[in-house]
Amino acid sequence: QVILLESSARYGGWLWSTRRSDGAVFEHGPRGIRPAGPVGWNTLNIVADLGLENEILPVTYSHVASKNRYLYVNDQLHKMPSGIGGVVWTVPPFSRPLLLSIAKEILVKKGTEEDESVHSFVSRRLGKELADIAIDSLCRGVFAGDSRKLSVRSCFPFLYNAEQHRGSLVLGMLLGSGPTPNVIPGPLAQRSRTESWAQWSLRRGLESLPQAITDFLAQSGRVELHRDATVKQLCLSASGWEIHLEDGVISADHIISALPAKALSSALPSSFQHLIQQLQDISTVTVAVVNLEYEGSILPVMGFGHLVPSSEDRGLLGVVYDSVPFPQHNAPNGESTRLTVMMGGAWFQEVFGTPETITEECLLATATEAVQRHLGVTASPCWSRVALQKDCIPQYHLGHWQRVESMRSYIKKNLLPLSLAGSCYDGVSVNDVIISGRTAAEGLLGTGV
Ligand SMILES: Cc1cc2nc3c(=O)[nH]c(=O)nc-3n(C[C@H](O)[C@H](O)[C@H](O)COP(=O)(O)OP(=O)(O)OC[C@H]3O[C@@H](n4cnc5c(N)ncnc54)[C@H](O)[C@@H]3O)c2cc1C
Ligand SMILES: C=Cc1c2[nH]c(c1C)Cc1[nH]c(c(CCC(=O)O)c1C)Cc1[nH]c(c(C)c1CCC(=O)O)Cc1[nH]c(c(C)c1C=C)C2
Repeated sequence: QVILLESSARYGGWLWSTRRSDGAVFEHGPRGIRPAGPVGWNTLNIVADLGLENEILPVTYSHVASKNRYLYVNDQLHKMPSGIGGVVWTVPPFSRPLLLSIAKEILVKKGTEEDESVHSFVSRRLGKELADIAIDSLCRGVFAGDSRKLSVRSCFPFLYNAEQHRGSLVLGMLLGSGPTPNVIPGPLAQRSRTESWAQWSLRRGLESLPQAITDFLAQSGRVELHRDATVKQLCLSASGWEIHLEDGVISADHIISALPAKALSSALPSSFQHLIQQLQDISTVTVAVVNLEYEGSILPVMGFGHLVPSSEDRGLLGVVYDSVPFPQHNAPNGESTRLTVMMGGAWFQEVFGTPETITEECLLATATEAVQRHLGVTASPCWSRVALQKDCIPQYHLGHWQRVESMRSYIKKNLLPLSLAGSCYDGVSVNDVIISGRTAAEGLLGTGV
């Protein structure tokens, strides 16, 4: 018997889509999922099992949204280098061809530290300019985080493993560098490969995925689903756990916790001090997500969007040009442009103060001013929505791998009937959190593919 407990009134967590009555879709959390690799295939296998194939909106590698990503540096948009030309020639804002950094990388000695910040790792292997501009921006565009604090070993394990196993990122990319989960691509995942998908969404927004999962589970009758059911306190008993909710107690042999680490830490018995402390040490950042809609086609460039390095503007992380990869989410009547401005992250407090005191008006004004300055859009948006996503992305700071290893070995040593899943441990993407749940369930059942 499986019981699912969710504290809020809806399932899906950060997968959160607004469907306007005229058919337009706006994402307040993730907007694109990568199909590639075993973790990507695993999600597509689930999508197919749920019968959502016809809802898929694929974006291929040849699409303009896959080819063009921009950086906003020195008050200008610069297309990120791509293709052979982008590697061989000097492409601003960089002062020398990437090929030089790549060629030298093969000769750089292997690092000796057990972990290193993403910024320090890339500075050492590829040079400071790439770390300051490209990697600083990348960490903002995935973790909303600071590359000088984030761990390369936990945030980009393939880079860390490439250096460890092959002595070089270039060789690691050419030769492969480490084990991957064993997942067999089903027909939909195979189609994504044949058709070269770079990312995908769903016609009614990504929230349709958790909605389809919960509908399927409810119909199967094999899982009890509870909304508005906050886990308040966990007590270990002779036969397993007693889970205390606001209005009752549930018994369980085993808990797979996909709660944010801090929520789990405050529910655990105080005798598990080691575990509580490690969970509390996993910090999170807040991101202000501002969806904007403009009448007509107003973008000066076409692409996925642009990122802003922290040296240019600490609080403004980037802008996604949603209507370019997913025009199907536009309202069917009349041409419009949908953008999402993301702000704050690791710099939220410094730039905006506490999330409790900042107003939606201030965030909306900051977002529309950025669109005006970066993209030259002088028109006002015809529709907007501000979502303050508190503590939405965990930060895998230096030593994160040790923290996770130590928690799992504490659980094992003390024979605790507990598994850790979700974005706080082994990866923050939608694919990562889905596979983390699967791994936990398979560990419990003693199965595994
Ligand atoms: C703005 C933004 C953009 C993103 N973009 C992308 C993207 O483009 N692609 C991508 O792959 N990923 C993206 N991500 C990352 C990805 O969406 C998340 O990391 C992932 O959805 C987290 O899933 P989760 O289930 O681990 O956590 P959550 O979604 O946080 O789910 C945890 C659930 O636990 C519930 N809960 C909390 N406390 C309790 C309690 N005490 N009792 C019971 N329930 C509780 C919460 O209500 C919530 O529903 C983005 C994230 C954000 C915030
Ligand atoms: C500007 C802030 C953010 C943007 N997206 C996110 C933030 C914080 C969150 C996010 N984006 C991606 C992931 C999943 C990573 C994965 O492993 O699949 C998450 C959690 C996808 C992503 N977005 C960008 C990159 C380079 C990636 C990695 C995968 C891929 O290459 O597609 C770049 C990017 N993100 C944002 C913008 C404006 C942008 C670049 C133009 C928004």
